[in-house]
Amino acid sequence: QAARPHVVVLATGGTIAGAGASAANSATYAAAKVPVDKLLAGLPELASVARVSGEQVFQIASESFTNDHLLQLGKRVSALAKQADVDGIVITHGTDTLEETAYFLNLVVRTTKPIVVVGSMRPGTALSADGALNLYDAVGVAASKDAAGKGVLVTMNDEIQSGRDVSKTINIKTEAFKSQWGPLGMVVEGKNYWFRAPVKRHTSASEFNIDEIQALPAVDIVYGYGNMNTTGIEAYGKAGVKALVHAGTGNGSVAAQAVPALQALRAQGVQVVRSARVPDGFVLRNAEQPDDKYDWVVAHDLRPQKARILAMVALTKTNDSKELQRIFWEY
Ligand SMILES: NC(=O)CC[C@H](N)C(=O)O
Repeated sequence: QAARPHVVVLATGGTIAGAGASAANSATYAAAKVPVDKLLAGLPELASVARVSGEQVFQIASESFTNDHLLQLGKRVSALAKQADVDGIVITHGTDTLEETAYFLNLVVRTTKPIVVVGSMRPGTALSADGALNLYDAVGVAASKDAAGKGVLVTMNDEIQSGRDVSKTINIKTEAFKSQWGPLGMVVEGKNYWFRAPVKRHTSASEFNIDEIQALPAVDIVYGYGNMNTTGIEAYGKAGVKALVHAGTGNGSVAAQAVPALQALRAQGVQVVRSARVPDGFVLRNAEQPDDKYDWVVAHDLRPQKARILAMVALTKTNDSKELQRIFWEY
């Protein structure tokens, strides 16, 4: 008994804590209803994997996550990771912004202990609910020595994904979380099968530390599309944004009429991060737009919502565009 690893489950809400009116309700239900004690009590199989304790951190749908939620959660994860009696940490989370929280924790929590973020696509009340197995897998991975040092992980649909790379790619099916670089491994019947490891800097090798971050700067996103106007860019500039992520078309291309508005923002000291609305691939520096000339930063392979997270974290340390670009290559 005493030899079992201790895994702390931090519950934040989402569909994995959702409840519907009938078992046929796979998509129509209320998220963030079931408390963590009930979630854990419903999975007696966890006892054979780990000694599990639960904490209700929030009970919200993840689209309502704010920077304050990220900071509070990150600080709690960091404090738990420092405890000698904690071997791994699981965060249950709504799937809509799960990838943002997982990437944030990957950047700022200085630990090699496994941290696993998990959600579900169907509430526990539904036929073929996926939350129980996803949570069982998450606790199993968090309890495993071989999951240490691999950065923040996401277990969904039998796969172990890198929290940096993974994104929600469909809003109905259970195989919702994918990365263009592929999963790190799979978890089957409580055993992990690894196939690759992340090469970008994370967690214990990060230059960022949640214990030293008290606030995150305002970073927002504008979307590129045909007939784009500059209203959003100008409004964010007036609102005092510190960086603006441009979710461009194609290889992060920017409409001719939007370029001067972004240049004006940069001239005011606002950082411009050029990303792409295309789900996969990566933005090349000085292709499509002369980034060196405009002093813009490219988001590498990060989707706009992940580029926003990295820009916020990076801006807590530097407002130098060359340093920001180095950070975007390295993380
Ligand atoms: N599948 C889900 O978790 C989505 C539920 C909700 N919108 C959330 O992200 O919390």
